[in-house]
Amino acid sequence: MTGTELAVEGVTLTAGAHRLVRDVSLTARPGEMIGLVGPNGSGKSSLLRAVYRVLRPEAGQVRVDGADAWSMPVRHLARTVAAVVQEAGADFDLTVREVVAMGRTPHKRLLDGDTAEDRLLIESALTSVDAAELADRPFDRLSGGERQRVLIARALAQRPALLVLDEPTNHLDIRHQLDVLGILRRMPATVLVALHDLNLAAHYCDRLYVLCDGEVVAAGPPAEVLTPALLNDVYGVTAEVTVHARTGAPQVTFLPDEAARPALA
Ligand SMILES: Nc1ncnc2c1ncn2[C@@H]1O[C@H](COP(=O)(O)OP(=O)(O)OP(=O)(O)O)[C@@H](O)[C@H]1O
Repeated sequence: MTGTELAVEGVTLTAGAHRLVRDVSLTARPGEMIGLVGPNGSGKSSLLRAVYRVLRPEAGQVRVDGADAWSMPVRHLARTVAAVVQEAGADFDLTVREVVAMGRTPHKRLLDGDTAEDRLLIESALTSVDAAELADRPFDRLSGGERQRVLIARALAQRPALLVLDEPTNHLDIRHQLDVLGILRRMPATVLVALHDLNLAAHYCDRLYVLCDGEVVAAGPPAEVLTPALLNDVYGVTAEVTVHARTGAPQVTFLPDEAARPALA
């Protein structure tokens, strides 16, 4: 499987009288890694929730390989799309291995046990996020970063064609951030990921969509999108953008506000 095509078409999302996202369109071709960036409250999580079918669009459509994600059978969607989200609670009374095994559920019938292939996928997912040694530990006693890695392993074990992640590097130390983004990059799946770290987004994503106040204000390859002018408009910060000598990716350096800079001697 090389991933599925995702098309978000003119999606508007509301919660009561509050408009979360307005007329957003986004595409991801099979195998692409798409980054969703933007300030706090700009609508990233809301948009992801519409894609993994938690928040029904007020207008517009979410299409997965051409089919309306909101009309397809739940089981079909669960086999196709995996999500790693912020609100995943820690109240599982399960071991780490059992949590990761939940990723296999959409591929089985009720009461089916784990097959040899399931076990292989579970162990390999645990190993890939450096969590093999945690396998027998209770999930609810893990640290924030360990828990995050296990939830990513659960999504990997699911073998989705489309993987949707909300800030997957939250709580992770830099080694594990790079490992996880590297795994996502190499996965034979389409990946839609909300990230706050613009330099990581620039290094790992094929294209970025920038959300601001619930609307897409820029989209394209990182080098086209991450300009000082855009960063100033959207985040209200002063930044320099250079091309990294080794990776060729844009590299953003944020400058402290004038008042906060140490006085020059
Ligand atoms: N159920 C809700 N009812 C009312 N407002 C909501 C609801 N859910 C989200 N919002 C508001 O909608 C806006 C978008 O929220 P969302 O969580 O999608 O932003 P985000 O870009 O993911 O933010 P962050 O970077 O802080 O995670 C915010 O202003 C938020 O307060």
